[in-house]
Amino acid sequence: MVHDTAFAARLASDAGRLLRRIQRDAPPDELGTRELKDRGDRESQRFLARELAEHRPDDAILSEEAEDGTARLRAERVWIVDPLDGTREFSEGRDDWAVHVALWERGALASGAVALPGLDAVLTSDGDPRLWQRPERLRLAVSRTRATPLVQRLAAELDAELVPMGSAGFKAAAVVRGEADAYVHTGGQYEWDSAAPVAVARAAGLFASRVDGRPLEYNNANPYLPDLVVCNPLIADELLGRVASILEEDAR
Ligand SMILES: Nc1ncnc2c1ncn2[C@@H]1O[C@H](COP(=O)(O)O)[C@@H](OP(=O)(O)O)[C@H]1O
Ligand SMILES: [Mg+2]
Repeated sequence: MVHDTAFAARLASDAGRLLRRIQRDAPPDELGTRELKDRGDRESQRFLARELAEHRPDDAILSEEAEDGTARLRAERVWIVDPLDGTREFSEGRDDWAVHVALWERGALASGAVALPGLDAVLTSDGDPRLWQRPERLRLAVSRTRATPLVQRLAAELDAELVPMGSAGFKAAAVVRGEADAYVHTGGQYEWDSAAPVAVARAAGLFASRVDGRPLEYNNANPYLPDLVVCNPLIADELLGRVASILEEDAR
């Protein structure tokens, strides 16, 4: 049987290729529409569900685009997938979107792949961690459509540059690729938005946690996982300290 990470990479890559074709073939008047978003979500989901059923029939699945059940709560292996992360950007004909395929096994993320079809790249949790350097001026990857006040304040306090882009996977990948030093998100998200990105980021030697420093936990009954930090390990303490003081001030 193909190794789980190689399998995750193949699925993310093939789903990405399928989505690129859909994006390229979309007539101009469909750009930005619900129809194009739905077609991308649906076709990628259909492909991933079929492949997982064929090649990993005993495993459970948690997907943004499928009905959720309770079977995964008793399962030892759960594939956590986001068939199209950055649906808005995909529909606008942009490159900042991703396909996420992660495997959660007995309490922890075991494998992950993030396809970046717009860059013709797939990042995986295989490989050795990198040696990270301390950056000079911090660059924070943030949502291009919904950066929260907390993140804006954090950037101001750290004199950091905000680098806006779509998709959680694309932003975490920007940190892995050295285009940003941190991805800080608050305000809402689900397990499928971060599972594969976090698996890939950790394998590269990056730090990842909730914004208050608690561990990121996956395969919960409620998959809502509203915030996270993925960053250069050398700035994690400083970043979490700043976030903590902002949260404390807000609570007063
Ligand atoms: N406040 C919120 N509540 C729920 N999901 C959110 C959210 N903010 C961001 N997300 C999800 O996180 C992903 C990245 O968002 P953004 O590009 O704004 O950073 C998107 O996934 P999808 O495109 O899969 O829906 C988006 O839906
Ligand atoms: Mg998503």
